[in-house]
Amino acid sequence: MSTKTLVVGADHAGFALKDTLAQAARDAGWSVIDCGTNSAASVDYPDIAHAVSARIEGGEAQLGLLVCGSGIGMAIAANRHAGVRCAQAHDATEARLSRSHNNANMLALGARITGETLALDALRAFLTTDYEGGRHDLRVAKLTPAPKA
Ligand SMILES: O=C(CO)[C@H](O)[C@H](O)[C@H](O)COP(=O)(O)O
Repeated sequence: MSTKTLVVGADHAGFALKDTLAQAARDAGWSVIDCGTNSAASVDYPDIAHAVSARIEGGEAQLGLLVCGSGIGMAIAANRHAGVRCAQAHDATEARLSRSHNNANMLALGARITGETLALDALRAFLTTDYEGGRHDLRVAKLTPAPKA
């Protein structure tokens, strides 16, 4: 099996959890591209979300992970990208369903909301769950940018 690549990114509120999750992904055999940030120095989460999303759209990585304080802003920013389906999740069930039903290619977590154990479970579910296709295909195909009014 070819090595699969996960691209990760976080703002200052999420970088510590991002680093923990990135190492768990490496331990599970994933190659990891880290778009930072890597310190508590304040940064703007959209910058990170756009950098991570560009690597998904560019085909450099199959899946992405974003971590900020709540996960909300990262998900909003990432979903501005046509090639990204970013799911904000709080546990393994949400992460698993985002892959199986929504074919999500990016996971957003909130370091100030979700503890490390739940975050690790969510990432592992995200990385190990395949998209089901079937009845979901038509729905996922409709997840395109809405036409301008
Ligand atoms: O997604 C966010 C905001 O929608 C994140 O929670 C950011 O990490 C948060 O806004 C950062 O807040 P701070 O007070 O500047 O640390």
